[in-house]
Amino acid sequence: MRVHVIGLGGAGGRIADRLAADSDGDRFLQGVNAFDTDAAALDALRSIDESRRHRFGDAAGGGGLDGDLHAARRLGDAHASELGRAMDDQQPSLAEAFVLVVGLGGGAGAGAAPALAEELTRLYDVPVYAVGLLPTPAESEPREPDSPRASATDDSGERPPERPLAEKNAARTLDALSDRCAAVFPFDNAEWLRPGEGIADARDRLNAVVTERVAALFGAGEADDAESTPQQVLDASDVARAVGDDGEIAAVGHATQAVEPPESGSRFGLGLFGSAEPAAVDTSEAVSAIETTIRKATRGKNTVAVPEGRADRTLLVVGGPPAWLNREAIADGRRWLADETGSGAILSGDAPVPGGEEVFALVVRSGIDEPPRIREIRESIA
Ligand SMILES: Nc1nc2c(ncn2[C@@H]2O[C@H](COP(=O)(O)OP(=O)(O)OP(=O)(O)O)[C@@H](O)[C@H]2O)c(=O)[nH]1
Repeated sequence: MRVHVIGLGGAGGRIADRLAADSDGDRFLQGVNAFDTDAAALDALRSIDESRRHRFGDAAGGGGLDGDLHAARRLGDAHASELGRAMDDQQPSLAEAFVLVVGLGGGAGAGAAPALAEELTRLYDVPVYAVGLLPTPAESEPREPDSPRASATDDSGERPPERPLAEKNAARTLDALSDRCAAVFPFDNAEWLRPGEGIADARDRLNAVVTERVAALFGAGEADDAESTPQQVLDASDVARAVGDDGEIAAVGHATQAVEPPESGSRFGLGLFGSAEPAAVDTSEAVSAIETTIRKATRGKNTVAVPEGRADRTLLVVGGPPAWLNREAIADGRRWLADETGSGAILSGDAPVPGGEEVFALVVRSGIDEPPRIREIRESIA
């Protein structure tokens, strides 16, 4: 599907920038913008064209809002239509969905996201999805002045902001986005940190995970040539059916397994160099690669924990070199997934990647029980 991605605030901007940097991005990015009150954060982006970065809210004086969600909401409300207009040169009316990426614990991004979601919903008839980065529990803890986290610096040499209100901001922003977006995809930063690490130390790694999953989900049905046209095309309406339109939370699992590229010839010697015929692949190897990646995507670490693995609706995408996409193995995987999740509805598609060197599986679950970290965050304002 073709999506317009909008990164809001520092974290959102960095992730949108990473998506724009990915050469594969052109396939599914109808548009990409970064919006922030903080001029320095926008300047630090590398891949989003300067004309697509927009600083809003002069009242913030060109800086961040230090987690002041109240002020940020006011700015968001005042500037939502300005932000909508800043997207116009990328033909947003052609997008099949909008994806807002935002750190839920901050000020600028979290404040603007609900107003922008509302504005886009008013203007266009396609879903607005939110990818929301959850604050870590450590962010909201008071810090000792000489603690290592308090003295750590980020890439710009600045101390990461203390965010005593991070959980409360996140709770309020989650509620606001659930009311205004078709679905919310939380990313639980804490789950992906190594012991002793803070977000500032790990953000490149975290952002690579978010970017890979966003690209795998929204890029799945898009092919740039006939050879990569999926047999079972996943389109925007399949994603919409899988994640619903009530602002529910969805979790994204993803796994890859390296495989022999067909160009180098299969073990049966059928993958002749330069031949237009797809290379043959050992069936049992293909079946095993597909089964393993589906299991890992389901039972491995998801963007947010899925209690008991259960979901009302599940979406499965299996991708890789066409010769590796064994139909029967995908059908078996689908049946296994129905059992594993108890989902009444399993939607699936494939994503051929000619010349690719890995098989991947993407599993999106929606209609899940409340993940423990989301409950903790919601309870911070209860
Ligand atoms: N995954 C990830 N999370 C981040 C990153 N940077 C910050 N976060 C998280 O996102 C939250 C918001 O941080 P920012 O995006 O910097 O905040 P902002 O929207 O610019 O808001 P203000 O700085 O308060 O104006 C933080 O509390 C962290 O939980 C990042 O690069 N990657």
